[in-house]
Amino acid sequence: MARRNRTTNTEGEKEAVTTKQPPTNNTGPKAYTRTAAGTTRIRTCLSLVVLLTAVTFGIWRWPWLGISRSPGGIVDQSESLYDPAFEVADLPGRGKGLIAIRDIQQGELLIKERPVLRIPQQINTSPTTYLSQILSTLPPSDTRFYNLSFVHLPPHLHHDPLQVALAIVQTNAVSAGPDHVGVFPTMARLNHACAGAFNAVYSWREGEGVLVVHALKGISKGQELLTTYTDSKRKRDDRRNYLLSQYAFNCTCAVCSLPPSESAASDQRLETMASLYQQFASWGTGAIDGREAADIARAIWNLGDEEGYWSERGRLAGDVVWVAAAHSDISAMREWAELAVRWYGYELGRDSEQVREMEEVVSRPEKHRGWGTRTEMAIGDREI
Ligand SMILES: C[S@@+](CC[C@H](N)C(=O)[O-])C[C@H]1O[C@@H](n2cnc3c(N)ncnc32)[C@H](O)[C@@H]1O
Repeated sequence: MARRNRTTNTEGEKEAVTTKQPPTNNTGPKAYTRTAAGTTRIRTCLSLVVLLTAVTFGIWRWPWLGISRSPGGIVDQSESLYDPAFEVADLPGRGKGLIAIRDIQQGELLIKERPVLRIPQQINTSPTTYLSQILSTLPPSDTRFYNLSFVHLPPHLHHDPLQVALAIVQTNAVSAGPDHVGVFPTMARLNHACAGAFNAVYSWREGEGVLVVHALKGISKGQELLTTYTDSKRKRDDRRNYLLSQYAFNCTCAVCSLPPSESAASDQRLETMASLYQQFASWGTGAIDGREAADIARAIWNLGDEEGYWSERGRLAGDVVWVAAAHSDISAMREWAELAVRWYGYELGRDSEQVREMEEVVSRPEKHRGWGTRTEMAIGDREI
């Protein structure tokens, strides 16, 4: 979930900032925020046609705007966390990580926490000055931030608390809304795996000011909870080079460890998925019609089954709902909206805004904002 960017503050100082990059359908971007997780990709495209506002939270910068600090990281005890699902453990060769201490069901809420600090993407002072101000407000007894791991800091700077703090942010910060990144002390212990090998997805909920992590797949007791730090619909070598340069580790996840012929087949599937996503989005410019778009979505879905790559399915189904709505195909709308409810439920939570939105589509399809904006057309049965 990461991407390194050079950011320049108003004093002209340059700082390299790395932040994690969760799964996205886009080719470059990141930030699987609650809002980004919905229909961001296709809406960006559709905006040309149906005047939607494009919402792309994917670009990972750390521009600086001003000081903002959220209440310290609190793991919400009000939900499933009464029955803790994992523990933090020391894992050989990978620092700490989260290990399931019981079987976990697909879609279960694993973590709900506030940031220990939340940083605007843009500030008007130097990053270290900024961090020094914000960290001075942390109670001395709150060691959660300083306990986090960091990489890429030369040993001679390890005694410098501000350089350490900057490295901690770079190693652990994730998207916390369109204009912010945040450090979440429990979620930050999640290690990475690629494509079909990660089993947990995080998303930011702006309205609640919390980050939630859900189980994308069922996880057995003793297994490690793993998320993805990048868009892993890329070739193995590209993913591994990226992870090494940004996070200083060689990925040996189940997908990266496949024997050569299986690895080549996996690369092929992932690249095809990425390319199909682009073709799918071209419906927004009228390059393909609704039926073709739905066919492509089905092809993506089937490749995801073959690869075990299940992330982003709520968004994909939600995008097809949009296509079906534009072509006034109520039956397809309902079918895809039901699918979106299910997969948004796993990835973002049954109580997410996206699930509510899709439930609304199921009950009142003609109220959809995209309704009837294209030629009437049956886009085909869901067949998934
Ligand atoms: C956000 S931290 C994850 C938690 C970290 N392991 C810890 O001890 O706090 C990111 C760092 O964890 C390590 N890491 C994450 N995923 C890994 C993996 N699959 N294999 C080895 N190390 C990994 C790398 O050092 C990476 O820079």
